[in-house]
Amino acid sequence: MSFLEFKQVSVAFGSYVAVEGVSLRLASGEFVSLVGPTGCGKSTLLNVAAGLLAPTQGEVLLEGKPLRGLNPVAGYLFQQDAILPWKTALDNVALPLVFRGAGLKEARERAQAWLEKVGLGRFPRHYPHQLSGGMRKRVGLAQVLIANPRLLLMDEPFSALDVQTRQLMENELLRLWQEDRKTVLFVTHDLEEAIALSDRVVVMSAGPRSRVIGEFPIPLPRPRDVAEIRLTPEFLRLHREIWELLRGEVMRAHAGA
Ligand SMILES: Nc1ncnc2c1ncn2[C@@H]1O[C@H](COP(=O)(O)OP(=O)(O)OP(=O)(O)O)[C@@H](O)[C@H]1O
Repeated sequence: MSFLEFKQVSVAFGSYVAVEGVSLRLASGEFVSLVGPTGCGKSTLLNVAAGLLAPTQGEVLLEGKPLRGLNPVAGYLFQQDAILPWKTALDNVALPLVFRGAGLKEARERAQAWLEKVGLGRFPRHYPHQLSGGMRKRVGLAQVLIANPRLLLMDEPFSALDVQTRQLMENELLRLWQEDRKTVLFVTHDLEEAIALSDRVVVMSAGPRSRVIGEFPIPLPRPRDVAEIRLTPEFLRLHREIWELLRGEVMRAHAGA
């Protein structure tokens, strides 16, 4: 049984059909990336998986059972920071535990441990505006992971970062993921990022009526260093193969824009 399954999912906004008949299965512990041209419905599918948006047709199954309402096992990391500017790094990370009724002292102790895990152990009392973009991303990651979600939904989480910081964060994510292998659905525009991180890359067609047009297993060895793996012949071969399919869709999206 799949951990998460999209079964013939279609989503329409009024008369605009964004995605149509998308079927996709994620095994438990699998890291899957969704790539596709702008506007093809990647975020829409993440919202459906999170239970924030109900499909117009089809359904999402979580461990074989239809998902109704919010997905109880999902953690969501967006492109924009979701951390609160008026709370310290420590209290931002502690927040999900406090919401669940943990005592402040225990929540802060566990938040401090998570700050250390993401390399921010020395910055508990810093406010978001006193942190760099990469550091804020780490706070956001710790805030999502502290709740121990079994499914991680990530929507271009690193796209606002500079290239070096981005690669550091990608490696950081892989390191944390290797610890307990949560199931990950990762949305990105960037095919290189998708290949470097994933077990499988799923390609969507240009919208409207976007669908899955290709699935590529990524048999690159782990643990990976995202900067180094990009230089290997196997990576370049996969990139060429997937880009051949994606390129046409990107062109179609531009032509339609
Ligand atoms: N709430 C909404 N109401 C109307 N149209 C919407 C809504 N949300 C998304 N859309 C449309 O559905 C399509 C898919 O949007 P979505 O954000 O899922 O695409 P995406 O692949 O994530 O895009 P990008 O890569 O640019 O972030 C787009 O044409 C978008 O304009």
